[in-house]
Amino acid sequence: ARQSWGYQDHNGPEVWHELFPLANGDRQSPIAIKSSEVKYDPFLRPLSFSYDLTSPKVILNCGYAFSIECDDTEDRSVLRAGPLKGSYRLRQLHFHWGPTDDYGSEHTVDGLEFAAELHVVHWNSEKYPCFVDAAQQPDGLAIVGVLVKAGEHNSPLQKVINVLDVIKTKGSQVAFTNFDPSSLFPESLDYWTYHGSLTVPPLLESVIWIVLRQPITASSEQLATFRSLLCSAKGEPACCLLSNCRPPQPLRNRHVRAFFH
Ligand SMILES: COc1ccc(C[C@H]2SC(=S)NC2=O)c(OC)c1
Ligand SMILES: [Zn+2]
Repeated sequence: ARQSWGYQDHNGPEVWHELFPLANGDRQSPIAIKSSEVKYDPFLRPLSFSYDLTSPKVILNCGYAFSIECDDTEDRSVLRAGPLKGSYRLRQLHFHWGPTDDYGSEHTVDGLEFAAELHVVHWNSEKYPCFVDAAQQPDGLAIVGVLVKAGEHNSPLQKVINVLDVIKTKGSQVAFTNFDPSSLFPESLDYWTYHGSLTVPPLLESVIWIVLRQPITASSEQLATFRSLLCSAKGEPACCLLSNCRPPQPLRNRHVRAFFH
């Protein structure tokens, strides 16, 4: 089948609107966060999450990223409070990165680009019966975004990196469990929040974004391992997944709120 979308010139973010008109929507993600324009909101609550180690089940190479898919058939791993009403069930986590350590995050902060960005995807299991339904609703998804800076080695991340050589090609997957996604969170849970979208097609405008202010680190070697994944399937000419980050999108009529002063 014709390659639908990707991150190269012929199928990348600049042309996604041809297949996915929502790309030009008015609540697209990521955005460039400008700390001078965010508004402290005293009604925002601290984030509350409780993740069960056994929720993660498999890690897979989906061709445009790798993701850790979780068992979301019951409310075992949930995110609550923060800007959210009700409880959001953990579905999957994945990363976005760039061709060098100089950029690769999707959200930027005061013009600063980071080397990568972790997305922890949850869906509103109180209001909607399943993930796919929730993904169609304006309050259906909640994604925690964690900025990744090139620096110190990240040992919880190493557990993920160690299996990437087994899922090198698009479509491959391997069992991956006994993992706590919050082991990848920074010490501070200060966050910004705004209403946005998935940053990959279908770019659905169903995400309450929660971007943590404090970045985590990963070593250059760890970041390089992300780029060694292939976006080609087994038996196809090898092509490395060097970058899978979408640039910031227009803020339009949106405000970013801060949980912190
Ligand atoms: C149909 O609803 C969804 C929801 C979430 C994802 C995961 C996305 S969300 C993001 S940011 N990066 C990803 O890979 C989907 O993937 C196509 C599709
Ligand atoms: Zn993402």
